[in-house]
Amino acid sequence: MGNMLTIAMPKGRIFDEAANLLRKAGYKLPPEFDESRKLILEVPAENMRFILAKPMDVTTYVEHGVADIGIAGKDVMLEEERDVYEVLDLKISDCYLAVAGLPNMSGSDVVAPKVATKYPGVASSYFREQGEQVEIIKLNGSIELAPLIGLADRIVDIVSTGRTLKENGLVELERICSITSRLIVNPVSYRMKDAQIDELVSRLSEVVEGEAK
Ligand SMILES: Nc1ncnc2c1ncn2[C@@H]1O[C@H](COP(=O)(O)OP(=O)(O)OP(=O)(O)O)[C@@H](O)[C@H]1O
Ligand SMILES: O=P(O)(O)OC[C@H]1O[C@H](OP(=O)(O)OP(=O)(O)O)[C@H](O)[C@@H]1O
Repeated sequence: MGNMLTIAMPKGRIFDEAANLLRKAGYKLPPEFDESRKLILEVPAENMRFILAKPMDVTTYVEHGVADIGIAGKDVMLEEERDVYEVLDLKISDCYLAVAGLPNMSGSDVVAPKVATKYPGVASSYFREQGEQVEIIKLNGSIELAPLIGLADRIVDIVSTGRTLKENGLVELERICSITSRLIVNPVSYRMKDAQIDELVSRLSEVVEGEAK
C-alpha cells in the first residue's frame, strides 16, 4: 500500500459533478460523502483523503502541498498564477466568462469605465489586451447589482444559463473565454506519488472521454 492521496474538492456547485466523475472512475466514495458537514473525509478503502475547500482556495491547498491533487475551475486558475500542474480537463461545470452591462451602454464615452468583478486579474488582463483603460472594482458576489445601482458601467462575470443577466436586464457584450473544471497536481506530489496519480488521471480521463461521445 502506497502513500495516501489527499484531494482538495471544491464545495458548492462543482462538488456533485466531481464526486460523480470519481465514482464513474470506480472510486468507491461512501454515501455519507455527499451529505457530511465534515471538512476532512477519509476513504481508507481507496487510500484517499478528501478536503472540502472553497472553490477559490483549492489551488492554494495544492500549491502548498497540503493536498496532492485538486479540482478547480479554469476561472480560478486564470485569476491567479499558481505553481501547480493542470493535468486534465474534466469538462464539468462548464460556463464562460463575459463582459456584460446595461443595454445601449457599450458605446458609452466614459473615459475609464468602471468594471465590477470577482475576477480582477482576469478583467485587468482582458482589458489591457483590448487596449482599453478601465477602473476595476472588486466585489465578492452579486456582481450583476453593480451596473443596476450605478457602482460600475460594466461587469466581468461568469455566465452559465444567462438567467441572472436576463432577469436583471443586463446584456452580454463580449465573451472572454470558456470555463470548465480542471484536475490539478502539486509538482512535488507528482514526483513522489507518480504511480497513484497516473492511475487516477488515466481512470478519470477514460470517463471524461466516454462522456464526450
Ligand atoms: N453559473 C456559475 N456561476 C459561478 N460559477 C460557476 C457557474 N457554473 C460553473 N461554475 C464553476 O463553479 C465555480 C464556483 O462554484 P461556487 O459557485 O460553488 O463557488 P463560489 O463562487 O465560491 O460561491 P460562493 O462564494 O457563493 O460559495 C467557479 O469557479 C466555476 O468554475
Ligand atoms: O448564467 P447563470 O446560470 O444565471 O449563472 C451566472 C450567475 O451565477 C453566479 O453567481 P452565484 O449564484 O454563484 O452567486 P454570487 O454572485 O453571489 O457568487 C455568477 O456569478 C452569476 O451571477
